[in-house]
Amino acid sequence: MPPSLLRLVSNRRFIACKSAMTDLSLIRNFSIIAHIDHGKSTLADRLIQRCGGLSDREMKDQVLDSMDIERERGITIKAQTVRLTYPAKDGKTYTLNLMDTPGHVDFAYEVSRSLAACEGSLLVVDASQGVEAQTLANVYQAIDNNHEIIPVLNKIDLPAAEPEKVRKQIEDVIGLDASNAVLISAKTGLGIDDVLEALVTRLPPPKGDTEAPLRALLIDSWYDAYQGVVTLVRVKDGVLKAGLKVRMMSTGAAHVIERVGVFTPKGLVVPELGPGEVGFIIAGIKEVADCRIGDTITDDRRPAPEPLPGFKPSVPVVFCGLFPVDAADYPNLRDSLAKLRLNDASFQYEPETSAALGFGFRCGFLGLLHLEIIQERLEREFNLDLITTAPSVVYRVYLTNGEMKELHNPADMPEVTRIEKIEEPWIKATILVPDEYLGPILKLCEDRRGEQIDLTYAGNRAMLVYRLPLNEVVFDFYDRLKSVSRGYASFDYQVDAYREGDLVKLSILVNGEPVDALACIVHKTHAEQRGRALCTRLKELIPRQLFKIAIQAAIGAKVIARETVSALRKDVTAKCYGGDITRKRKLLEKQKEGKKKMRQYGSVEIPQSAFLAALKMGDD
Ligand SMILES: Nc1nc2c(ncn2[C@@H]2O[C@H](COP(=O)(O)OP(=O)(O)OP(=O)(O)O)[C@@H](O)[C@H]2O)c(=O)[nH]1
Repeated sequence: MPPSLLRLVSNRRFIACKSAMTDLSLIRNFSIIAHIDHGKSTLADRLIQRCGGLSDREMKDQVLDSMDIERERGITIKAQTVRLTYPAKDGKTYTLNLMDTPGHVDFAYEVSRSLAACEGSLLVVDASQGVEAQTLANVYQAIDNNHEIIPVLNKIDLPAAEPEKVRKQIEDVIGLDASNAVLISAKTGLGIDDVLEALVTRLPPPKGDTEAPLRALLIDSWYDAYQGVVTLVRVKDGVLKAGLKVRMMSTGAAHVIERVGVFTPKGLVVPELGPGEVGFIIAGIKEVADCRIGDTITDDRRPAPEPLPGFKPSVPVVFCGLFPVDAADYPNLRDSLAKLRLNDASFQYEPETSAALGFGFRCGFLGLLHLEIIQERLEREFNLDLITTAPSVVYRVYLTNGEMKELHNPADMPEVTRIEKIEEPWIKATILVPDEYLGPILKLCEDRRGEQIDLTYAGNRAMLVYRLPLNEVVFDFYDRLKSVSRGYASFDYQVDAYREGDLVKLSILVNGEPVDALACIVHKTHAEQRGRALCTRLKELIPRQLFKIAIQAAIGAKVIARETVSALRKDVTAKCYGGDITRKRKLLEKQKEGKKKMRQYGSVEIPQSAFLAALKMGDD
């Protein structure tokens, strides 16, 4: 489960290495930035293979993507690092530290922390696809970090590859000189040596002072079942070695280092880590929460006067409730969340109680994909059956008494009479799409209350910049975007600003009882449509019972939609003839089992599947 590369080695103990610190001029720290699927992981694997990091037997497909889900979905979630040794054409042997970065918009934060630990980046662009929205987002972050950027055109083995066109596109759209871009095929290995040569000749070596007080940037930390907390650091000044007592500058907590090492990608214990080097430390730290990403680690006895500049903290933008289907699983869910958080500090949770769903947790995520991944890991790795409530954004509710409340859960919305105004987060979205799909995309953005800011063309590709309410994006925007563009549109966003909106809480009532788990906040103009759709859907999903069931959608006290489920008695024993009491009992037992999966609303029982289906529904 931990995303560490330690998992990849069958022998879980670290291998010891006696080599001393590397000369600064022979170090290059770099990351690979790319849009999803442009071949970043394939290139990383090739580099590892070329530099002899793993034997063929150990070389699994895409070593850097070590989590199962990553493998299946083919996306990179956690930023990871590998030290490579490269004998260059100039006769010197270089140490190359590769920081892998995720390409997806939800993980922009992880990209930023990898970039802060490097001096340069390889910008990988698929030569058959061209520049995409996330290429832009990532490259701008690299530029912000003063990176030297080497454009790499990948997949030139494909007949559809148009390297010259993409080279020009990089220059036109990004404004980056691509005349000396490296042409490669990460799949066949073509051009890999050119990439390595470009790294050593074009990237600057790191700067640092061995004699200065220790300053190491904490890049990542995770819990490893065998090693405990493993902390990934980039040393800026001074030297890290076993036995040294170090201090976390933000908290003042001190720990004695037990071991230092590097990933090759195997865990390799080394005597020390000097300036410019990236590696791990193990220091008897009990909890990952004690290791704040972006913190500076210093020598406890000779502390540095100033910490290094940290990272911008990641802020969860999407919230939802997670509830166990079986209430008895609650302690298990609580422990599992705590374990997941050990390895993912960007994910937040707190206990929540719902009249509908019982005890659970309100969880905050960096985005929808992050939510899906956490949910899937809980179900898969921890064997939990979960109900996820509709994702919601963080609203700012201004009350008539002058107070401002951040609302993470629609169920907590104050009385309408106490509300002065509600503000919602808006995003600035960049969409890149071939121009033939522009029409439906413009319509989609307009339907979602979008405001167009810009529309430009580079060749036959349109770059569209829109302001959109995040609330309209969290439901099914990605899916819709992909379907109306047949998968050709790429999308990236950043949270822009809070703006006042005509927002209302839509409640769903079943026989007069509000179902808190189905409450949502919607724009007034969409409320009726959504309310009606929810009622119709619930009518199909709630099984008929002994009495009539009224399903209503309401805003405050005003009912805006209604459906009725007519009465019926479901006699499960009807097909038993004669007096076969054991069979009758069995059937009744079975019915009871089924009922466990139901939730009681006043006198109405609603099956779990109805919640799930209703919650999955988009707003149109
Ligand atoms: N034909 C061809 N296919 C390639 C090449 N490089 C990568 N691919 C394929 O492109 C797909 C995506 O490659 P990945 O390396 O997983 O892409 P990535 O950028 O790491 O994607 P994420 O991890 O999702 O960010 C895979 O199916 C690769 O086999 C190449 O040079 N030529």
